[in-house]
Amino acid sequence: MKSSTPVKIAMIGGGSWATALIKILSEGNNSVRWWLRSKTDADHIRQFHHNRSYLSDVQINPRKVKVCTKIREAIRDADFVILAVPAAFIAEALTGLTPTHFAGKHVVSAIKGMIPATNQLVTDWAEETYNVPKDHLSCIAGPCHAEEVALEKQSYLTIASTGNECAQRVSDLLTCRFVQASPLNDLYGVEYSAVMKNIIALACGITHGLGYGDNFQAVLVSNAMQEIRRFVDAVYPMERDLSRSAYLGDLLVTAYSPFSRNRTFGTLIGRGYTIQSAQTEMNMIAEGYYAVRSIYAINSTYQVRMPIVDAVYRILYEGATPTAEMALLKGKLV
Ligand SMILES: NC(=O)c1ccc[n+]([C@@H]2O[C@H](COP(=O)([O-])OP(=O)(O)OC[C@H]3O[C@@H](n4cnc5c(N)ncnc54)[C@H](O)[C@@H]3O)[C@@H](O)[C@H]2O)c1
Ligand SMILES: O=P(O)(O)OC[C@H](O)CO
Repeated sequence: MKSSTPVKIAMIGGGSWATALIKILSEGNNSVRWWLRSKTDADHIRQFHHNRSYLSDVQINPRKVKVCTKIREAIRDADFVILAVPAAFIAEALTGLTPTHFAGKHVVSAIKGMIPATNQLVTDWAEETYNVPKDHLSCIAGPCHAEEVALEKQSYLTIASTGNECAQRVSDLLTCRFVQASPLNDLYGVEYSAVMKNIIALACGITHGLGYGDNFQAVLVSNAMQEIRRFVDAVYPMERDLSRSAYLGDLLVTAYSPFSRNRTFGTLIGRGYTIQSAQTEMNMIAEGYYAVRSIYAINSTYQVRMPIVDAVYRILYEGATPTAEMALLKGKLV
């Protein structure tokens, strides 16, 4: 029998994914404290019950969701703290918090990126920085764009943790009329795969921007899956089925969807935008831009063959031209 006491949740982040997760959580018996960095956005939500900056059509239920801009207040009573700020900014968002503030809480990463300063997965960073025990850590994965959640289109999530209990509890929180969430016991494989797919989406966008067609992209995505397999198996070996939606499904949605932030960013780069102008053009963050540097650095230890990641890295960080890099990559795909 389900408890009638609402589950207390803190949502950290004011972007598209945080807004979509708020919508999902509002379907259930949950009481959410929603932390946003922007005071103006927070005030607007209090007054008008929608986020003016992201997914503005989503109605926010004030009986279930209380908005705040003080991080301690947001997490104080929460049993579950959901992190939904791009990885590059999460440390700044949690400034002032210590392990004591996280004692006894579950930390759920909704982030598909790496901590740039340390090249860590977000859950590794949360464990090290805030002493969150492994059995209280999980991540939200799967092919799921915030924009489709806003439209209540049927979606699937995978909740990964190192054991089953934690993932099952978070899956229960996120399953609703239009979302089916399922647990999986491959926290690190799922997290790395989610990070990698963003880099691949950048490559898809770059080639699209350069005028390559669907035939090429299908080969790029197939090769990318092999690249992800080689990397994830090297960094965190365990038996896993990469055809599951948490891995392959997420790669496909990000590689092909017009909603994809990473693909859009890549397309702009392929069309000749500078990095800065591409970032300015989008009001959203492409995690793959930051992540490729971390994955490239981690791979200096593992030396896995990753021609697509290498090409994206050289374009974004070494000044290689998209045309020349993709011409070289062409010869490395099968
Ligand atoms: N959008 C999706 O469909 C989706 C789905 C699954 C996972 N995710 C993941 O969710 C995380 C959040 O992404 P999103 O899509 O909500 O972001 P977004 O691109 O919609 O919004 C950008 C977010 O970054 C914040 N931000 C921008 N510049 C900042 C700065 N200088 N300092 C602090 N914060 C800053 C903004 O406040 C906003 O919250 C990412 O890791 C992303 O990979 C997104
Ligand atoms: O496709 P992107 O680049 O917007 O990333 C969003 C999510 O990771 C999709 O599951």
